[in-house]
Amino acid sequence: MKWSQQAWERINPLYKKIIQMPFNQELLNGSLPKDKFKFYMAQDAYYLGEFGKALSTISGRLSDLNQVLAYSNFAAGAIVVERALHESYFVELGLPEEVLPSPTCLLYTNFLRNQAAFENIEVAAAAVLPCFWIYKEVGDFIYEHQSNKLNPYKNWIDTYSGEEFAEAVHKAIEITDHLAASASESTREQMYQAFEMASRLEWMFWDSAYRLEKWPV
Ligand SMILES: Cc1ncc(C[n+]2csc(CCO)c2C)c(N)n1
Repeated sequence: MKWSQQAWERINPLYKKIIQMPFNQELLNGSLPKDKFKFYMAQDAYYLGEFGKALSTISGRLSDLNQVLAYSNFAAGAIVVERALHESYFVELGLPEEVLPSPTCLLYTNFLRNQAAFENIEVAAAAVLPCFWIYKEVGDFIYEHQSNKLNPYKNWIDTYSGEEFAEAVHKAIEITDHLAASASESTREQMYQAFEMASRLEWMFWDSAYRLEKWPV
């Protein structure tokens, strides 16, 4: 069995919880309060910048030039393409330029940058994979189950259920499987753990937006 199939099996219960989260259910039916979406968008702007840097780090650590190019394109995608989506919502929602990252956002982005810089490259690739894969699954789920055609979050939904995004996700899974195929058993286990930790942090990211998470001091 491919590493990715086994990895998804391990996080499937977590994924099931993610699609049931009030944030995603309310995004799906369009009833998500604007302040929660606004909080999410502002935090996601910070997340995307850091995620782009983590992908660039991974790109520079890979050996195969096709893989270097792929992660470099993912990094550009995170920063350029997704920012366009953010900018449209930023004007509409009136979001500030600079945002203090929430505790969860800082935890997640620091985890990713740490894995990208200091772990085995196979583990680093596994750590960034849930960001692609879970969004693809959540995007498809929401797209298939939506009923409200006038959903104010339509732009967001279309981004993650589109064909172009599906191709990027497919490529990220393929490269990670390729890296796993020549990794030792203990590295493969570490890859599962990084994949699972990042998935847990994805859950926490949505939860923190729904709770409008604050710093205690
Ligand atoms: C918390 C959080 N996690 C994942 C994504 C999705 N995402 C961000 S960048 C990227 C790759 C694009 O090249 C993807 C799929 C998000 N927006 N916010």
